[in-house]
Amino acid sequence: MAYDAVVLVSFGGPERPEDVMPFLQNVTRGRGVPPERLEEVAEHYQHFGGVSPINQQCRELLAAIREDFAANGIDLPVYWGNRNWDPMLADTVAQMRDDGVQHALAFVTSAFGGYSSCRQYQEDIAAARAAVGADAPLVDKLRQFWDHPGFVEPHADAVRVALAQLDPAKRSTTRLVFTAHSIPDSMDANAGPHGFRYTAQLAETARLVHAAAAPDLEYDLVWQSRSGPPQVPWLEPDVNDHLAALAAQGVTGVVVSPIGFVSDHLEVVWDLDTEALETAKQLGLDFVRAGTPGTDPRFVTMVRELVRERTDPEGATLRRRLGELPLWDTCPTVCCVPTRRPS
Ligand SMILES: CC1=C(CCC(=O)O)c2cc3nc(cc4[nH]c(cc5[nH]c(cc1n2)c(C)c5CCC(=O)O)c(CCC(=O)O)c4C)C(CCC(=O)O)=C3C
Ligand SMILES: [Fe+2]
Repeated sequence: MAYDAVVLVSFGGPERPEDVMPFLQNVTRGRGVPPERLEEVAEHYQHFGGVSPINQQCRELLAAIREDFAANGIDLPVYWGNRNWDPMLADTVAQMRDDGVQHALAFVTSAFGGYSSCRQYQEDIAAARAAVGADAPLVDKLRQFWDHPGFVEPHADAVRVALAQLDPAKRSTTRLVFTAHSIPDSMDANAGPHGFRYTAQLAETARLVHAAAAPDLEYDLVWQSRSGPPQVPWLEPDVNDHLAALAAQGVTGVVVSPIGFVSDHLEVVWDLDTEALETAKQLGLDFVRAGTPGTDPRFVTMVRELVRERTDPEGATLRRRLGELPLWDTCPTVCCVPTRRPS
């Protein structure tokens, strides 16, 4: 198949105080998130002057991908569009149409399967194409990359760097704590063709990062940034509750590694660097948060490799990966279909 463009697709975030509420309304429309929760999250954004770091991180990734493509003979224009805030994906797809793009590949800034991380982005692409009309380019999403070395190795290095900041004399009571965005239990139950793919993939990423970074330490996978109505069950334990449990067991320090994410966006700098850090302080735990891939050259190379998997005649044999879970290029239609949402 001949592709003539690549598009970076991300979550989006506000960059001015007055955009925070409209952004949050875009995120939560029809999702049954209580107004109190929205007010609370709005404050997290206002704490940073109404500016989410995520758009700037996307600009930097976009620039790095363009540079990498140019240096490696990939002659494809690279666009960028978001699910929830400017540049909105529908505007980007309209621009692509105006530029004569016919068939693009989409790199989505989430490594995992599941509704929020995978299927919803495919729905966003379909909605953007529908808004543009019959002459909209085709857009195929690149595969999930939870076990690609270009994702795992930057996380593992970041864990090593973080560990080096803790007291080596206390290493035997130091714990690795991997985190990812909590989702409703029901969303995990229908993640992937056979269900539970979100938690299974995260467990695999955690295992791979642990093995590469600090196999002598114990580790856990826990959840952060829970949303939704309180009566709906979401993945647990929450990272803050887990830190309390670890302190009670005699753990003296933690490295918290947000393997669920590709950059230090607001859910990292608020929910971990602000809230979880405060929890750790109150518990007397040493706390270092490990970094995310961001624009690590290995992560940028991964984007190029994922594109080559789809554009080279031998592409299917190029797939670099460290894990063993099933992997596919095109999601089956039965994947990650949302159940009726609580309102
Ligand atoms: C799995 C997952 C990822 C990882 C995959 C991916 O990266 O896509 C992710 C990423 C992100 N989530 C983000 C922000 C928000 N997520 C919310 C709400 C929700 N997230 C959910 C899941 C996920 N979210 C879910 C099930 C909800 C409930 C509403 C619904 O069913 O959709 C809300 C509403 C307020 C609240 O938190 O209640 C906000 C503001 C930002 C941007 C941060 C920034 O601005 O820098 C990013 C990268
Ligand atoms: Fe979220």
